[in-house]
Amino acid sequence: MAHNLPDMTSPIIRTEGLHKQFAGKNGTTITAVKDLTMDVEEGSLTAFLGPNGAGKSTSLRMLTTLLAPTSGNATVCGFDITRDPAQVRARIGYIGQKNGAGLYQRVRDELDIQGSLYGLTSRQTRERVTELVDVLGLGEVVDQPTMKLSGGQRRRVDIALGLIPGPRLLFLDEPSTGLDPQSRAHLWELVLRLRERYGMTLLLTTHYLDEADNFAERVLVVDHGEVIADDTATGLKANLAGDRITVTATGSPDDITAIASRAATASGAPDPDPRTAPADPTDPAGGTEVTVRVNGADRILPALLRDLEARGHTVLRADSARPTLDDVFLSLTGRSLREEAETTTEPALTGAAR
Ligand SMILES: Nc1ncnc2c1ncn2[C@@H]1O[C@H](COP(=O)(O)OP(=O)(O)OP(=O)(O)O)[C@@H](O)[C@H]1O
Repeated sequence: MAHNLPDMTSPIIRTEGLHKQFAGKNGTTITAVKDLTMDVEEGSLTAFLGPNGAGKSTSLRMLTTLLAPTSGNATVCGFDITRDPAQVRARIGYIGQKNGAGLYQRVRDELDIQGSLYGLTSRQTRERVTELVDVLGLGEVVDQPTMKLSGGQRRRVDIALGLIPGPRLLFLDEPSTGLDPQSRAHLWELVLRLRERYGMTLLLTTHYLDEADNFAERVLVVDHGEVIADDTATGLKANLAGDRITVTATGSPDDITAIASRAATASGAPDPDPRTAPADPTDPAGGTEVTVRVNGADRILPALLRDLEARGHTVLRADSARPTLDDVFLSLTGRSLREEAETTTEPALTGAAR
């Protein structure tokens, strides 16, 4: 069968209006991914960040040819995902959310089977398995059945399976979900080491804010099937959130809010969004707590305190914080990603990765 030639001029991933709908209950339609248009450059580490159900996995499943788009186009490694899925698959690795490894097989057998599935010779497979077992620290478990492994060890086997074909591009769907914090940290160390060693492009999904913040060079914030922001984590925080100042003072709550709001607006904050609440009712000092977003809290906070005192308010407490990606999500959607993640946390798997 004749294949189209790869488009060598396009970036490693290019999507144009990629769209996916599912049939929901009672004749409804679920739009899982809405008009995804993006380019991903070779060698980059990009994260889709969003709550459960935002459309992250569906995006990955379309790009890995596991799911056909309802409309739109995409090329991956220069090949069209709909016209040339086999060519795409030959060049990518995909590590899904569920363990790919069979429970009764020995780890080594799983890896060998993956090698033959991808058309590697037995010698190539042997060499690749030896290398990956070493890099991923699987030496102690390679001859054990997968069912005996801890959560962290299984995740490393999943990664080995994804890497057997030696992909240029690796897709990871929530690589660390369900792992304890120590295993997550180890897994990330490993992912970054693998990236350096094999020079891979990585596209991953996560709902962990710290992962996107610490490791991704580019963060696409996704909500309800749509990319609602696309920048570096630093850029997102600087442009969409701003620093946060919290001040508790006595006197008229309206007046305190107005003063804080004026200070924030004067600082050029994109969205001062003042929130006022009575201070802790058990605190005998009482007062009103107001939180605002500002540009440059170190400059604005002293001025704000002076303004409040000048208007007769006694400042009881004052605090400022640098923005987080949760602040970005909050300012984009009015919801906290951290709270959503906490209410939908999967049961933790036990066992630490090395
Ligand atoms: N096969 C399917 N049939 C019907 N609806 C689906 C199917 N797969 C996904 N969906 C729906 O599409 C939406 C997006 O789901 P998706 O799994 O892509 O989200 P996600 O951001 O990856 O979330 P999670 O972190 O939970 O995997 C959700 O509303 C989900 O219920």
